[in-house]
Amino acid sequence: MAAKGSYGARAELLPAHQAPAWAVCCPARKQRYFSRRLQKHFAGSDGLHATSWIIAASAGRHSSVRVTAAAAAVAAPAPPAAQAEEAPDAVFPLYKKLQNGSDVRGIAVDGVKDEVRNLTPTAAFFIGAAMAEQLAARFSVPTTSLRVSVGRDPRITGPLLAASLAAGLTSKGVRVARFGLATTPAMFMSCITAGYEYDGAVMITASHLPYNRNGFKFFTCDGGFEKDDITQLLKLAAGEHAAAEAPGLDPSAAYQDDAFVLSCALHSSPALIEYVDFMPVYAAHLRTIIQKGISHPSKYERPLEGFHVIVDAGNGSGGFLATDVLAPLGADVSGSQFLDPDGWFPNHVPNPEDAGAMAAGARALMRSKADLGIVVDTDVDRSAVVAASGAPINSNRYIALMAYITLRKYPGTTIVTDSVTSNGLTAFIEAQGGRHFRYRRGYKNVIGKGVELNEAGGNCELMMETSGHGAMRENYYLDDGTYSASQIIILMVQRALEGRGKDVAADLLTQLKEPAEAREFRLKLKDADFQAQGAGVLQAFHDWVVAGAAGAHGWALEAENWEGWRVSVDEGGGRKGWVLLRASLHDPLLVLNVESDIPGGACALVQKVLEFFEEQDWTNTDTSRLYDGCSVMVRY
Ligand SMILES: O=P(O)(O)OC[C@H]1O[C@H](O)[C@H](O)[C@@H](O)[C@@H]1O
Repeated sequence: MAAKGSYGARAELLPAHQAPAWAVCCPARKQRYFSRRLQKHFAGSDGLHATSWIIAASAGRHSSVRVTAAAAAVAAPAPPAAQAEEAPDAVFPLYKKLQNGSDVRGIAVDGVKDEVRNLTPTAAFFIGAAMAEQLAARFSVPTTSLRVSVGRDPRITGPLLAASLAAGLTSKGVRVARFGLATTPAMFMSCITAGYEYDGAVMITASHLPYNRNGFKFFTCDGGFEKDDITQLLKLAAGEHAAAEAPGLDPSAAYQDDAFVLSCALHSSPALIEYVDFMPVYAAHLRTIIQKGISHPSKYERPLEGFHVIVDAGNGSGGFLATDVLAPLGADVSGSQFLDPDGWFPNHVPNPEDAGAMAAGARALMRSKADLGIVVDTDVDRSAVVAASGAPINSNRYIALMAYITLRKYPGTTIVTDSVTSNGLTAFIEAQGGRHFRYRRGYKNVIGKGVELNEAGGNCELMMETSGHGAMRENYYLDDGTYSASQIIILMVQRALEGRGKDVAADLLTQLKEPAEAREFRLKLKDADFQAQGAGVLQAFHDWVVAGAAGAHGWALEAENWEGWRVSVDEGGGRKGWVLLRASLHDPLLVLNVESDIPGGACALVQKVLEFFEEQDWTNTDTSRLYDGCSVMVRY
């Protein structure tokens, strides 16, 4: 069977009678290397289970290797017996390192200096096997009754990791639907869309991170996996790995050895894998949302006729938004850019938080004189927009626009955001009759708080982070960049129908007071126990502020602090602003955000914070960025 994955991802499953024992298509040197590896590992087994294996491992851009191994169908040998009890400890640290909060993340290909591959096909295989066990336990069903969907962004390591993960799942008898190129929100939707309803879904992505990284996001119909689920999953994966280990083989060597995963794949069943074109189903779902939202009196089917909307997909998975959602609704999408998936991300960082990405989107919009621009991240769980004027609308501005839309639909509702949102945003939300709950950084935290408020009988319809992750209660609490962008499109058309022109932000955002300056500094913590070090610095910062911030006037801890310490500053004469010092969610860093209402004020605030560091003599905290970022200190 040859099957085509969605959006051009092509893979082949060859039935045994059509295939040689294995076939290799790659440069001669690599061919010999893999043939030795394959022979070594296939030799000695009493036969080869019908299996297909596609490897798109790459040693570099121009020497990518594609291997297809299709073997004769005979009974699969039984999985190797479990090893000694203590075996998982040998590999668990390798798996544990892959945890990144509620995701799995790692370096998936060598080639970048000092970045050694740690998310290997072997790890993907056992994570797949572990996911099968975890879902089976969660739903109290045998693994053989499970169905799991697997999608990926265009990263160069995506096909290999998808094949490995699918092999791990099928080794437990799970039926796997491979979607090829997909988006993170689409993967969740595949768990709840009628006719699909997968028990679990995995998105292979590392969001906006560089080409050498990759990772997994996991979903069930209940939403994304939580941090504890990932910890448990990785423990299970280490256990599966240890149980499959050949006696005498160094487990950590096997972790890095792609041939080892090939031998493990002998226990998988490719017949359980099918290729499913789900993205068109998801695109149709988005079209319906826009059609219903606009409810155009005369052009229900094609409500975007007469509108020009450009999409900048940054060569990630989001190109379908222009071609499969907006164009069929009648929009002119000419001038859209970087719609073609390219796992090297050659044009700009696909990240709506990034000024360069927003500037690229704004340039494309101005060039084509479009009415609206949409910028999405690689896996499309985040977005931002560009107004017809060319003004980038991300971060606080995007939250403000989404808050405006939400409060029109749900008057008085609460809007949960992350901790670095501006004071102007609070004033904007309150002026629209809403309540602003400024919580912690981290989209999971933000969405989780909204869910918690609602479960306690509260009223929270929108949860949104400055990073561009935004979720609405009405949309399964799912952070979906295309859903947020769809809400903006609906607003644009509605306003145009009301005779207010096509610039969605023209008069709305004038009510959002913006700071004169906003800066972020990331300060490295050098202690081995950086968490304890960070906690110590934060406690000292708290005490310093409470004790009067070394004579500073008008520095006061904010009433509600959910992470680190946010200090409001009002030194008189309009010298207002705020300072937030907090620990990074994932990295050994402290993050300092400052905002000032007057030009030059950010530097003055940073200088004051530097005084704190100098007084405390925190030599192991790298404050050099504070000096670099503020070379001319202004005292006011
Ligand atoms: O704490 P930081 O290092 O600033 O990172 C925080 C950010 O990490 C990731 O990118 C998450 O997706 C964001 O939701 C989160 O806000």
